Amino acid sequence: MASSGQVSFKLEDHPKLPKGKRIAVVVLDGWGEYKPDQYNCIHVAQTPTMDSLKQGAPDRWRLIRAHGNAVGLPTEDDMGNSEVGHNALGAGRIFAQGAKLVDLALASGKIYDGEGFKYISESFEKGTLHLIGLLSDGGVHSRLDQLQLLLKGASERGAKRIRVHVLTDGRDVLDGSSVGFVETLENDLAKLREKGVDARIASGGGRMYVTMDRYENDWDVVKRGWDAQVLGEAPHKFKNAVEAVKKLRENANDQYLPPFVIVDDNNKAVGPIVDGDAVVTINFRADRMVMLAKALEYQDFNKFDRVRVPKIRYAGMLQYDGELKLPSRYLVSPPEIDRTSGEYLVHNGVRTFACSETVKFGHVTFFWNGNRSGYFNPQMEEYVEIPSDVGITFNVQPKMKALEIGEKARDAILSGKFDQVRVNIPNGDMVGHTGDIEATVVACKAADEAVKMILDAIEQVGGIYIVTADHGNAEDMVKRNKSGEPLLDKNGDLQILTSHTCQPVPIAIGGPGLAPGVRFRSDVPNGGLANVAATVMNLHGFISPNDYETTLIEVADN
Ligand SMILES: O=C(O)[C@H](O)COP(=O)(O)O
Ligand SMILES: [Mn+2]
Ligand SMILES: [Mn+2]
Repeated sequence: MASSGQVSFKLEDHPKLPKGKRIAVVVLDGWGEYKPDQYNCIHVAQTPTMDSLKQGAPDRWRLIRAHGNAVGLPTEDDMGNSEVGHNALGAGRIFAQGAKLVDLALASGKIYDGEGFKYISESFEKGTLHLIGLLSDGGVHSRLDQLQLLLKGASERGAKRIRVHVLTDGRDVLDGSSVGFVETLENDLAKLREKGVDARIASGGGRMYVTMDRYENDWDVVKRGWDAQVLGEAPHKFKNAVEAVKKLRENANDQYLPPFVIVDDNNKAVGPIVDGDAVVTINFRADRMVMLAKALEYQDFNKFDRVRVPKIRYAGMLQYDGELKLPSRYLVSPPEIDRTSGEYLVHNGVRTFACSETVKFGHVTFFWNGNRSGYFNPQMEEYVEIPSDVGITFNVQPKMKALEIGEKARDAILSGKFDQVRVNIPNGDMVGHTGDIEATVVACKAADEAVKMILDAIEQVGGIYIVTADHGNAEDMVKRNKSGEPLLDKNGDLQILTSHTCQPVPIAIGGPGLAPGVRFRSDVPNGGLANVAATVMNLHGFISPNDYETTLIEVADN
């Protein structure tokens, strides 16, 4: 593809498939395939549209891999997630993802030789090193073992005063597990103190209520974090972080703990961020760190009153946005996800419409385009964001904006202005993360109704649809033992699984515009999300670039 440094975006014509079909690309977020029992909300819900697509197996419905190595994660035990899933769907290739790149940089020690670490380490002599991020072993946004290694590495390289600002999880890991993670961290910090490093937890809060908002849905979330982390102010003050989490859990779950600061005997916060300090946001995943990165890095910033803007040296674990180059300093280079299918298609005349509601909007745009914000060509693309509800947990509104997304997609398909109409339907995932089984059943039904609306529009215009998902979630809502039996906690209650899963996801193709003879190949049994881009390119009448993962479809002679 690349010739003398120049990339040619011209795609070759598909020998058998026509151009000019209107194509709906539907991504159901958090919609995996699993055995049909009472904890499989997709099975329990009425999902006639998705059920009917399944009847097309094996030629027009199959399963594809959406976790572990298939999406560039370190191990086969790593569940899929939206970032890596949409990256693979959009880029058509498997890139070693942030989790893996940070592992490698820590293992080789290269993380400490890079520009980013050198930059922050200039503050070690006089200032404090602050580490802010998600505290769990979920491996979706961050990992505890990486934080542990960084603490050790930074202290061995001169950091004398360290403050950790923890965000409790309960979303990528079991609710309640944050107590154990904070205890582990406290042990590590105690060991550092024995070695003469003044290392402490300084503040905390639940990830969904403090700091980790995304796509600018609710800046108050980031402000609550700023107040605790930077200003040292929070409604709850504790001497000890384990005690804080235990106490605050009496009224909230891990995801939603209110912000707290750790104070000394004089009731003074032990770790506000001040001039001369260094700050690292330890999450490798972008979407829920970009807002804080803006608050920390931008001089002109008007999303909330920062009150005090300390002069700091700030680095992200990774660079979170390749287009905005944000943050400008980072410890590990992000995957170079270039030449995504969106970029190719735009160069080849495919007019594209993408839509979701706020909480997933960046998934079908930013992640789809290789962690790049903005349009490739505004004349050829339109991205529509439907505002998400703010300040609620989605089990109270499980239908979310599914029907509005369906309507927008329908209108875009009928308008004739677009060749590709791409959506993310969030319900299975966002409601699945609340752990509320009943609400998740309602969510799955709503998602199915949105799919129907889109498929009906495709039917009307003689188009093609491709329906898939980015990873599992709603199809399994309980933690299980190795033989698949639900696990109970020490009180005899079911252990609810709020996280994603390692299950495969469905993919279906169809519609009146699908050429006769198009069917899923049987010789790509291990196909995964990265095989979808080439498939979509074929349906638009093109052959994918040579280095893309192979297409899932073939055209049988009739
Ligand atoms: O950020 C989140 O909400 C979860 O950690 C992962 O969910 P997602 O990968 O589906 O966004
Ligand atoms: Mn997702
Ligand atoms: Mn999710």
